[in-house]
Amino acid sequence: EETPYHPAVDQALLCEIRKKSPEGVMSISSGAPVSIEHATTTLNMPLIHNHFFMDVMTNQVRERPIDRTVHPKGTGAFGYFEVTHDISDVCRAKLFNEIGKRTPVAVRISPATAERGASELARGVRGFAIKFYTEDGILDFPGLNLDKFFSREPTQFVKFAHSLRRDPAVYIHNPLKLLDTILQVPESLNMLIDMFGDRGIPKSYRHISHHNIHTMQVENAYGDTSFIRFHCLPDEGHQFLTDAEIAEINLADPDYYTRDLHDSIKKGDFPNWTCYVQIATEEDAKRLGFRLFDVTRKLPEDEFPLYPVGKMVLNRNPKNVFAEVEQLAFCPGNLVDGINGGPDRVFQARRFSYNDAHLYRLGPHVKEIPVNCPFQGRNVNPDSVNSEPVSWKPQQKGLLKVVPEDISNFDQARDTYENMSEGEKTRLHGSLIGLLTPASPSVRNGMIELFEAIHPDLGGTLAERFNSTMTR
Ligand code: HEM
Repeated sequence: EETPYHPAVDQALLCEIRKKSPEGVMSISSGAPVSIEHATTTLNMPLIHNHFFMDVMTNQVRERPIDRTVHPKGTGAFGYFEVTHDISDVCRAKLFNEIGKRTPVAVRISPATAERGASELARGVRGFAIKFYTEDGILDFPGLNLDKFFSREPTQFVKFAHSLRRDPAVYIHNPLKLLDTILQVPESLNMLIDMFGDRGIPKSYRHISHHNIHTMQVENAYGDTSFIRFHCLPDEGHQFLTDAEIAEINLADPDYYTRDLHDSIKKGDFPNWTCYVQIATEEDAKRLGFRLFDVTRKLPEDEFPLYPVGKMVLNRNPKNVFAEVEQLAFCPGNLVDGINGGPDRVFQARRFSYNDAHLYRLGPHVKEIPVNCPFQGRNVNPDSVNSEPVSWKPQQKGLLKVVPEDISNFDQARDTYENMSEGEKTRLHGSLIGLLTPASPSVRNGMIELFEAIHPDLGGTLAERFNSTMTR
């Protein structure tokens, strides 16, 4: 059955219909026709009286949407999440219950800092945001393709974001700023070692994972608390490009990943992911304390195995990128019954920051924008004249109190390095040499000391390359 056309929702179709209107009829943007004479006469009359002229000119000035402060260049697609394993004994959120249940999703994938017109192939971390349109309202998981974040302190996010942007004084990129930030936030290397390894340049957006990163506090129907980390791994496997390959593609196509995702969906080759949760108990939380919630660390899979929950399929391209992708607004604070949120500080900061960003970028009616609307939700704020309000008693407990600790992550970075193939180690050395080459000897030696602490082979290889006296 065809979905009924709704002009307010379906802006792309509306556009098509407008194009089919009788030739020669021009209109102002609110639809009313204007005569050719009125539309083209701008001479000998105050322009402010020419509604068509004012309409066209003011729209042109405002037609570019405000960029996201990070992740400004992105691509989107739509599909569904389907439950394959019921985890209602752990989490009562409806999207995870009932094998076979499908929840519609919107996905936006984006390089973290590439500007709108820049290449999306540059080495870096990718945002992978999922919006679930659940029966209980919107659930947003704005995650990453890597399984950890670079900092456990929210204000350092701003420092990182600035160090990856153009230097405001000369408006060119300054690679030394990133090194300066890494020296101040050495725990970031646990994530950055992935980024400078093969995962930094995926083969396509179909070959990357989604990691929600935060350990989320959840509840089952009886109010019992557990903790989950959510991941989706690509069924096509992780695949990568080399620096040499991207150099070649870049010249031809800086929108390579967007094109690939769009073309695969268009020809019916739908990208798909298998989704998992790692599950921890309240006892695990007591035993591990902050370690369970530290976003700069992944949860070890031998201790917390990946438990399958569902699959995600993207099977529809946007019909209108502005309406459906640019206006998408993800907020980690958009949660549903059964998922209480992440007890860590980064989560708490994000809960505030994204809403703030949406108010600035999209305005106060952000939730009424069709793509952000909880269209599956049943909450209608009933008016008391025509209906009896149904009371709902949330059973939700407060979030666990978690105190951040200063833990070194180099044990995980060391494991990552040791588990790399010889080929990947060589490629990692190459990209780190590229990173350190423009640095002063003191900054370079500071960095080499950190790499030495991660693994003597890694520090030693870099020291030899730069004839550093800091290491062997
Ligand atoms: C304190 C830490 C962080 C702050 C303050 C922060 C802030 C922001 C802001 C303001 C935006 C733009 C939102 C918009 O305009 O719609 C954004 C985008 C994004 N952030 Fe963060 N972020 C932080 C950490 C993270 C982490 C840990 C992740 C992954 C788990 C993440 C993933 C994303 C993604 C995927 C987007 C793009 C969403 C989209 O496609 O619309 N961020 N972030």
